[in-house]
Amino acid sequence: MLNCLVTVLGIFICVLLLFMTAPYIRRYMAGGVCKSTTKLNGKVVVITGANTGIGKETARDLAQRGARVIIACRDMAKGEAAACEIRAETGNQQVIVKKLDLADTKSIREFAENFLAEEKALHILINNAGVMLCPYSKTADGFEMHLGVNHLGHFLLTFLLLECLKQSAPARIVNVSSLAHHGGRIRFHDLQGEKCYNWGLAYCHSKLANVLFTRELARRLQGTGVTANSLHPGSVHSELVRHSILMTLLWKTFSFFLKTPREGAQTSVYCAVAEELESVTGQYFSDCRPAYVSPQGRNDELAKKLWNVSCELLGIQWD
Ligand SMILES: NC(=O)c1ccc[n+]([C@@H]2O[C@H](COP(=O)([O-])OP(=O)(O)OC[C@H]3O[C@@H](n4cnc5c(N)ncnc54)[C@H](OP(=O)(O)O)[C@@H]3O)[C@@H](O)[C@H]2O)c1
Repeated sequence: MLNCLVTVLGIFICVLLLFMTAPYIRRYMAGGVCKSTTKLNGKVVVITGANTGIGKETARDLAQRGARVIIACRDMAKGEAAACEIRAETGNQQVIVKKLDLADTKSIREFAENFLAEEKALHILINNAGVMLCPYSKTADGFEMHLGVNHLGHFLLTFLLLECLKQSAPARIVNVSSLAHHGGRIRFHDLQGEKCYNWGLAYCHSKLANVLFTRELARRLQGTGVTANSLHPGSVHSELVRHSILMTLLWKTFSFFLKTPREGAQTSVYCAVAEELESVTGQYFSDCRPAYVSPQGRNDELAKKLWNVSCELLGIQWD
Protein backbone atom coordinates (compact mmCIF):
# COMPACT_ATOMS: atom_id res chain seq x y z
CA MET A 1 0.00 0.00 0.00
CA LEU A 2 2.81 2.39 1.02
CA ASN A 3 4.81 1.38 -2.11
CA CYS A 4 1.82 2.14 -4.27
CA LEU A 5 1.38 5.57 -2.70
CA VAL A 6 5.07 6.41 -3.13
CA THR A 7 4.92 5.38 -6.81
CA VAL A 8 1.83 7.49 -7.50
CA LEU A 9 3.40 10.44 -5.66
CA GLY A 10 6.63 9.95 -7.66
CA ILE A 11 4.77 9.96 -10.97
CA PHE A 12 2.78 13.02 -9.88
CA ILE A 13 5.98 14.92 -8.99
CA CYS A 14 7.62 13.95 -12.33
CA VAL A 15 4.60 15.14 -14.34
CA LEU A 16 4.48 18.35 -12.31
CA LEU A 17 8.18 18.95 -12.87
CA LEU A 18 7.76 18.31 -16.59
CA PHE A 19 4.94 20.86 -16.82
CA MET A 20 6.87 23.42 -14.77
CA THR A 21 10.07 23.08 -16.79
CA ALA A 22 8.40 22.64 -20.21
CA PRO A 23 8.58 26.35 -21.18
CA TYR A 24 12.30 26.40 -20.34
CA ILE A 25 13.01 23.19 -22.25
CA ARG A 26 11.02 24.60 -25.16
CA ARG A 27 13.03 27.83 -25.13
CA TYR A 28 16.28 25.85 -25.00
CA MET A 29 15.17 23.60 -27.89
CA ALA A 30 14.21 26.61 -30.05
CA GLY A 31 17.95 27.28 -30.39
CA GLY A 32 19.71 30.20 -32.04
CA VAL A 33 18.24 32.88 -34.25
CA CYS A 34 19.95 34.32 -37.32
CA LYS A 35 20.26 38.00 -36.53
CA SER A 36 21.70 39.01 -39.89
CA THR A 37 19.80 41.71 -41.77
CA THR A 38 21.64 41.01 -45.06
CA LYS A 39 19.55 41.78 -48.13
CA LEU A 40 19.76 39.47 -51.12
CA ASN A 41 18.39 41.57 -53.97
CA GLY A 42 19.93 40.41 -57.24
CA LYS A 43 21.15 37.13 -55.70
CA VAL A 44 20.08 33.71 -56.96
CA VAL A 45 19.44 30.88 -54.53
CA VAL A 46 18.68 27.19 -55.13
CA ILE A 47 17.18 25.19 -52.24
CA THR A 48 16.52 21.48 -52.65
CA GLY A 49 13.43 20.01 -50.99
CA ALA A 50 12.01 23.49 -50.34
CA ASN A 51 8.36 22.53 -50.84
CA THR A 52 8.00 21.69 -47.14
CA GLY A 53 9.66 21.70 -43.71
CA ILE A 54 13.00 23.39 -43.10
CA GLY A 55 13.64 24.00 -46.80
CA LYS A 56 10.36 25.86 -47.27
CA GLU A 57 11.04 28.11 -44.28
CA THR A 58 14.57 28.77 -45.52
CA ALA A 59 13.09 29.73 -48.90
CA ARG A 60 10.60 32.05 -47.19
CA ASP A 61 13.34 33.83 -45.23
CA LEU A 62 15.63 34.28 -48.24
CA ALA A 63 12.72 35.44 -50.42
CA GLN A 64 11.92 38.00 -47.73
CA ARG A 65 15.46 39.30 -48.16
CA GLY A 66 14.83 39.86 -51.88
CA ALA A 67 16.58 36.85 -53.43
CA ARG A 68 15.46 35.03 -56.54
CA VAL A 69 14.65 31.67 -54.96
CA ILE A 70 14.47 28.45 -56.91
CA ILE A 71 12.54 25.75 -55.12
CA ALA A 72 14.03 22.51 -56.44
CA CYS A 73 11.64 19.68 -55.66
CA ARG A 74 10.32 16.40 -57.00
CA ASP A 75 6.61 17.18 -56.65
CA MET A 76 5.75 20.23 -58.80
CA ALA A 77 2.26 20.64 -57.31
CA LYS A 78 3.62 20.75 -53.74
CA GLY A 79 6.41 23.07 -54.86
CA GLU A 80 3.98 25.44 -56.59
CA ALA A 81 1.74 25.54 -53.50
CA ALA A 82 4.76 26.49 -51.35
CA ALA A 83 5.95 29.09 -53.88
CA CYS A 84 2.45 30.63 -54.11
CA GLU A 85 2.31 30.97 -50.32
CA ILE A 86 5.79 32.54 -50.14
CA ARG A 87 5.12 34.92 -53.04
CA ALA A 88 1.88 36.07 -51.39
CA GLU A 89 3.49 36.54 -47.98
CA THR A 90 6.74 38.22 -49.04
CA GLY A 91 5.53 40.03 -52.17
CA ASN A 92 8.61 38.59 -53.92
CA GLN A 93 7.49 37.27 -57.32
CA GLN A 94 10.96 35.79 -57.97
CA VAL A 95 10.13 32.53 -56.20
CA ILE A 96 9.98 29.78 -58.80
CA VAL A 97 9.70 26.02 -58.85
CA LYS A 98 11.87 23.58 -60.80
CA LYS A 99 11.66 19.82 -60.97
CA LEU A 100 14.44 17.90 -59.24
CA ASP A 101 14.34 14.28 -58.12
CA LEU A 102 17.52 13.52 -56.22
CA ALA A 103 16.78 9.81 -56.44
CA ASP A 104 17.42 9.92 -60.19
CA THR A 105 20.68 11.21 -61.70
CA LYS A 106 18.88 11.84 -65.01
CA SER A 107 16.57 14.30 -63.27
CA ILE A 108 19.54 15.95 -61.50
CA ARG A 109 21.33 16.41 -64.83
CA GLU A 110 18.17 17.80 -66.46
CA PHE A 111 17.66 20.23 -63.58
CA ALA A 112 21.26 21.49 -63.82
CA GLU A 113 21.08 21.76 -67.62
CA ASN A 114 17.89 23.85 -67.45
CA PHE A 115 19.23 25.94 -64.63
CA LEU A 116 22.45 26.77 -66.47
CA ALA A 117 20.49 27.59 -69.65
CA GLU A 118 18.03 29.88 -67.87
CA GLU A 119 19.95 31.54 -65.02
CA LYS A 120 22.96 33.81 -65.24
CA ALA A 121 24.31 33.24 -61.73
CA LEU A 122 24.08 31.14 -58.58
CA HIS A 123 25.11 32.72 -55.29
CA ILE A 124 23.72 30.29 -52.71
CA LEU A 125 23.14 26.55 -53.08
CA ILE A 126 21.37 24.93 -50.14
CA ASN A 127 21.47 21.14 -50.27
CA ASN A 128 18.57 20.60 -47.90
CA ALA A 129 16.38 17.73 -49.18
CA GLY A 130 16.55 14.51 -47.27
CA VAL A 131 14.97 11.17 -46.46
CA MET A 132 15.05 9.28 -43.17
CA LEU A 133 14.08 5.84 -41.90
CA CYS A 134 13.28 4.42 -45.35
CA PRO A 135 12.84 0.67 -45.59
CA TYR A 136 15.57 -0.78 -47.84
CA SER A 137 15.01 0.65 -51.30
CA LYS A 138 17.06 1.91 -54.21
CA THR A 139 17.20 5.03 -56.33
CA ALA A 140 16.69 4.92 -60.11
CA ASP A 141 20.44 4.33 -60.46
CA GLY A 142 20.54 1.49 -57.92
CA PHE A 143 21.98 3.43 -54.95
CA GLU A 144 20.67 2.75 -51.44
CA MET A 145 18.02 5.45 -50.88
CA HIS A 146 19.61 7.41 -47.97
CA LEU A 147 23.04 7.40 -49.55
CA GLY A 148 21.60 8.14 -53.01
CA VAL A 149 19.32 11.06 -52.08
CA ASN A 150 21.05 12.61 -49.07
CA HIS A 151 24.65 12.30 -50.25
CA LEU A 152 25.18 11.22 -53.88
CA GLY A 153 22.29 13.28 -55.31
CA HIS A 154 23.61 16.48 -53.70
CA PHE A 155 27.20 15.55 -54.59
CA LEU A 156 26.26 15.35 -58.28
CA LEU A 157 24.11 18.48 -58.16
CA THR A 158 26.96 20.49 -56.60
CA PHE A 159 29.39 19.14 -59.20
CA LEU A 160 27.12 20.22 -62.05
CA LEU A 161 26.49 23.72 -60.63
CA LEU A 162 30.00 24.42 -59.33
CA GLU A 163 31.34 26.41 -62.32
CA CYS A 164 28.34 28.71 -62.11
CA LEU A 165 28.92 29.17 -58.35
CA LYS A 166 32.58 29.98 -58.98
CA GLN A 167 31.69 32.52 -61.65
CA SER A 168 29.15 34.12 -59.30
CA ALA A 169 31.55 34.29 -56.32
CA PRO A 170 31.36 35.24 -53.55
CA ALA A 171 29.04 32.28 -53.29
CA ARG A 172 28.09 29.76 -50.61
CA ILE A 173 27.21 26.09 -50.49
CA VAL A 174 25.22 25.01 -47.45
CA ASN A 175 24.81 21.30 -46.76
CA VAL A 176 22.07 20.37 -44.30
CA SER A 177 23.48 17.46 -42.31
CA SER A 178 22.45 16.37 -38.82
CA LEU A 179 23.61 15.68 -35.29
CA ALA A 180 22.85 12.08 -36.33
CA HIS A 181 26.17 12.10 -38.21
CA HIS A 182 27.73 11.20 -34.84
CA GLY A 183 26.14 7.74 -35.15
CA GLY A 184 27.29 7.26 -38.74
CA ARG A 185 30.13 5.12 -40.07
CA ILE A 186 31.49 5.03 -43.60
CA ARG A 187 31.92 1.35 -44.32
CA PHE A 188 33.36 1.12 -47.83
CA HIS A 189 32.97 -2.68 -47.91
CA ASP A 190 29.19 -2.23 -47.59
CA LEU A 191 28.49 1.39 -48.53
CA GLN A 192 25.10 0.50 -50.03
CA GLY A 193 24.01 -1.52 -47.01
CA GLU A 194 23.51 -4.66 -49.11
CA LYS A 195 25.12 -7.02 -46.59
CA CYS A 196 23.79 -5.38 -43.46
CA TYR A 197 21.04 -2.76 -43.50
CA ASN A 198 19.63 -0.73 -40.65
CA TRP A 199 17.24 2.05 -41.64
CA GLY A 200 18.19 4.28 -38.69
CA LEU A 201 21.91 3.87 -39.23
CA ALA A 202 21.60 4.32 -43.00
CA TYR A 203 20.39 7.88 -42.31
CA CYS A 204 23.28 8.50 -39.89
CA HIS A 205 25.83 7.22 -42.45
CA SER A 206 24.42 9.53 -45.14
CA LYS A 207 24.56 12.53 -42.79
CA LEU A 208 28.18 11.73 -41.94
CA ALA A 209 28.80 11.66 -45.70
CA ASN A 210 27.34 15.22 -45.85
CA VAL A 211 29.88 16.41 -43.26
CA LEU A 212 32.82 14.69 -44.99
CA PHE A 213 31.74 15.97 -48.42
CA THR A 214 31.57 19.53 -47.05
CA ARG A 215 35.02 19.23 -45.51
CA GLU A 216 36.70 17.98 -48.67
CA LEU A 217 34.74 20.38 -50.90
CA ALA A 218 35.79 23.36 -48.75
CA ARG A 219 39.42 22.27 -48.95
CA ARG A 220 39.24 22.04 -52.74
CA LEU A 221 37.47 25.39 -53.06
CA GLN A 222 40.06 27.42 -51.12
CA GLY A 223 40.76 30.66 -52.95
CA THR A 224 37.76 30.44 -55.30
CA GLY A 225 35.45 32.70 -53.27
CA VAL A 226 33.01 29.80 -52.82
CA THR A 227 32.57 28.54 -49.27
CA ALA A 228 31.01 25.26 -48.10
CA ASN A 229 29.62 24.62 -44.63
CA SER A 230 27.36 22.00 -43.12
CA LEU A 231 24.90 22.15 -40.25
CA HIS A 232 22.48 20.50 -37.88
CA PRO A 233 19.10 22.29 -37.91
CA GLY A 234 18.00 20.93 -34.51
CA SER A 235 15.16 18.52 -33.79
CA VAL A 236 12.39 19.89 -35.95
CA HIS A 237 8.72 19.00 -36.20
CA SER A 238 8.58 18.23 -39.94
CA GLU A 239 7.57 15.40 -42.27
CA LEU A 240 11.03 13.81 -42.13
CA VAL A 241 9.98 10.84 -40.00
CA ARG A 242 6.98 10.00 -42.24
CA HIS A 243 8.34 6.50 -43.09
CA SER A 244 8.10 5.31 -39.48
CA ILE A 245 4.73 5.15 -37.70
CA LEU A 246 6.45 4.92 -34.31
CA MET A 247 8.62 7.98 -34.93
CA THR A 248 5.65 9.89 -36.35
CA LEU A 249 3.72 9.19 -33.14
CA LEU A 250 6.70 10.16 -30.98
CA TRP A 251 7.29 13.32 -33.03
CA LYS A 252 3.60 14.29 -32.65
CA THR A 253 3.55 13.52 -28.91
CA PHE A 254 6.63 15.59 -28.17
CA SER A 255 6.07 18.22 -30.86
CA PHE A 256 5.82 20.90 -28.17
CA PHE A 257 9.50 20.38 -27.38
CA LEU A 258 10.65 20.30 -31.01
CA LYS A 259 11.63 23.29 -33.11
CA THR A 260 9.09 24.58 -35.58
CA PRO A 261 10.35 24.40 -39.20
CA ARG A 262 10.81 28.19 -39.06
CA GLU A 263 13.10 27.83 -36.03
CA GLY A 264 14.79 24.88 -37.71
CA ALA A 265 15.60 27.02 -40.75
CA GLN A 266 17.59 29.55 -38.73
CA THR A 267 20.98 27.84 -38.99
CA SER A 268 20.56 27.29 -42.75
CA VAL A 269 19.75 30.98 -43.15
CA TYR A 270 22.68 31.89 -40.90
CA CYS A 271 25.11 29.83 -43.01
CA ALA A 272 23.67 31.35 -46.19
CA VAL A 273 23.75 35.03 -45.25
CA ALA A 274 25.68 35.85 -42.05
CA GLU A 275 28.30 38.52 -42.76
CA GLU A 276 30.74 37.01 -40.24
CA LEU A 277 30.81 33.77 -42.29
CA GLU A 278 31.96 35.54 -45.47
CA SER A 279 35.23 33.58 -45.60
CA VAL A 280 34.43 30.80 -43.12
CA THR A 281 34.49 27.41 -44.82
CA GLY A 282 34.57 23.70 -44.02
CA GLN A 283 32.79 24.22 -40.69
CA TYR A 284 29.80 22.57 -39.06
CA PHE A 285 27.14 24.63 -37.29
CA SER A 286 24.19 24.12 -34.97
CA ASP A 287 21.96 26.80 -33.40
CA CYS A 288 23.80 29.46 -35.46
CA ARG A 289 27.18 28.71 -33.93
CA PRO A 290 30.05 26.27 -34.55
CA ALA A 291 29.32 22.79 -33.24
CA TYR A 292 31.21 19.62 -32.41
CA VAL A 293 31.97 17.27 -35.30
CA SER A 294 32.40 13.54 -34.69
CA PRO A 295 35.96 12.10 -34.98
CA GLN A 296 34.98 10.35 -38.26
CA GLY A 297 33.59 13.63 -39.56
CA ARG A 298 37.00 15.24 -38.97
CA ASN A 299 38.93 12.49 -40.76
CA ASP A 300 40.48 14.06 -43.88
CA GLU A 301 41.68 10.75 -45.33
CA LEU A 302 38.17 9.33 -45.03
CA ALA A 303 36.77 12.47 -46.69
CA LYS A 304 39.15 12.08 -49.64
CA LYS A 305 38.37 8.39 -50.04
CA LEU A 306 34.62 9.02 -49.89
CA TRP A 307 35.05 11.74 -52.52
CA ASN A 308 36.80 9.32 -54.90
CA VAL A 309 34.30 6.52 -54.29
CA SER A 310 31.38 8.94 -54.85
CA CYS A 311 32.92 10.04 -58.17
CA GLU A 312 33.32 6.40 -59.21
CA LEU A 313 29.73 5.54 -58.30
CA LEU A 314 28.40 8.55 -60.23
CA GLY A 315 30.78 8.06 -63.15
CA ILE A 316 32.17 11.59 -62.94
CA GLN A 317 35.65 13.03 -62.89
CA TRP A 318 35.93 15.76 -60.25
CA ASP A 319 39.53 16.72 -59.53
N1 LIG B 1 13.59 17.45 -38.91
C1 LIG B 1 14.66 17.23 -38.15
O1 LIG B 1 14.54 17.08 -36.92
C2 LIG B 1 16.02 17.21 -38.76
C3 LIG B 1 17.12 16.99 -37.90
C4 LIG B 1 18.38 16.96 -38.46
C5 LIG B 1 18.56 17.14 -39.83
N2 LIG B 1 17.47 17.34 -40.63
C6 LIG B 1 17.71 17.52 -42.08
O2 LIG B 1 17.01 18.65 -42.55
C7 LIG B 1 16.71 18.48 -43.94
C8 LIG B 1 15.26 18.87 -44.21
O3 LIG B 1 14.44 17.97 -43.50
P1 LIG B 1 12.98 18.35 -42.95
O4 LIG B 1 12.99 18.10 -41.51
O5 LIG B 1 12.54 19.65 -43.45
O6 LIG B 1 12.14 17.16 -43.62
P2 LIG B 1 10.89 17.15 -44.63
O7 LIG B 1 9.85 18.08 -44.13
O8 LIG B 1 10.56 15.72 -44.81
O9 LIG B 1 11.51 17.74 -45.96
C9 LIG B 1 12.38 16.97 -46.75
C10 LIG B 1 12.36 17.50 -48.15
O10 LIG B 1 13.21 16.68 -48.96
C11 LIG B 1 12.49 16.35 -50.13
N3 LIG B 1 12.94 15.13 -50.77
C12 LIG B 1 12.96 13.88 -50.29
N4 LIG B 1 13.38 13.02 -51.24
C13 LIG B 1 13.65 13.76 -52.34
C14 LIG B 1 14.09 13.44 -53.65
N5 LIG B 1 14.33 12.18 -54.04
N6 LIG B 1 14.27 14.45 -54.53
C15 LIG B 1 14.00 15.73 -54.18
N7 LIG B 1 13.56 16.08 -52.96
C16 LIG B 1 13.38 15.10 -52.06
C17 LIG B 1 11.05 16.23 -49.68
O11 LIG B 1 10.19 16.27 -50.81
P3 LIG B 1 8.70 15.60 -50.75
O12 LIG B 1 7.86 16.55 -49.94
O13 LIG B 1 8.30 15.48 -52.17
O14 LIG B 1 8.87 14.28 -50.07
C18 LIG B 1 10.97 17.46 -48.79
O15 LIG B 1 10.78 18.60 -49.58
C19 LIG B 1 17.03 17.02 -44.27
O16 LIG B 1 18.26 16.96 -44.95
C20 LIG B 1 17.17 16.36 -42.91
O17 LIG B 1 18.05 15.27 -42.92
C21 LIG B 1 16.21 17.39 -40.13
